[in-house]
Amino acid sequence: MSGEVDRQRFDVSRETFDRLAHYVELVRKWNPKINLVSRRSLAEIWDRHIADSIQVFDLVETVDKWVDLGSGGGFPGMVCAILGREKMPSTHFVCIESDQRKAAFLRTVARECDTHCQVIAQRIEQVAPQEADILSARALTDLSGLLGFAERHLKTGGTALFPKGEAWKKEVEDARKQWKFDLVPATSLTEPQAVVLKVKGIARV
Ligand SMILES: C[S@@+](CC[C@H](N)C(=O)[O-])C[C@H]1O[C@@H](n2cnc3c(N)ncnc32)[C@H](O)[C@@H]1O
Repeated sequence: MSGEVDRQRFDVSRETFDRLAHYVELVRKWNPKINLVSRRSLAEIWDRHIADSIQVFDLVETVDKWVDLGSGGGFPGMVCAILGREKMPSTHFVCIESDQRKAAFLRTVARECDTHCQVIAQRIEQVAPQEADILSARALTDLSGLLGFAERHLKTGGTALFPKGEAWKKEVEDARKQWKFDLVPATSLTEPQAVVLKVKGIARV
């Protein structure tokens, strides 16, 4: 499977690329049963999901703890944990996913790809506060909802990274009614209208 994809495009070592390729194989194997990604996007998994997640990883310097919320099939959290195995070997990754079958999938990936990633199969609202340095979440809920999760799980001084589609400005406007925060939008490398929102200093208005 990995032979179809040009490793140079992703700027990762052979070892990391092989881990990513094994992960992609596992997504393909489990997807018909537990619907990790849409059938259409599965055909473009390297562009739509892997590259989209790598760009989140590339916004971060080494940290102690990275927590991904509503990880689903592992985007971006598990991809970042796979990259982190080599580039941030001391970082502890956590994926929180309440769907038990998806969590079982994520645990399989974590083990077979030899990551430092813990999978918590509970609802985000019920998990003990995580004190994360980095919090990530893609396609989970709107920005106001995400900031509520950040209030619980992000440590003081930490950074949240939220990939968002083209309606992101409206989400920011809505969120400002309830929350104060510092925001840096990074233009998405995979989708020109999309961004990765880099959010710090989150507090209630
Ligand atoms: C639309 S999927 C997105 C998955 C992945 N982040 C992605 O971008 O491909 C949202 C995921 O969040 C999980 N989820 C939704 N609400 C949750 C909650 N309160 N606690 C834990 N997981 C949740 C769902 O089970 C689902 O797998």
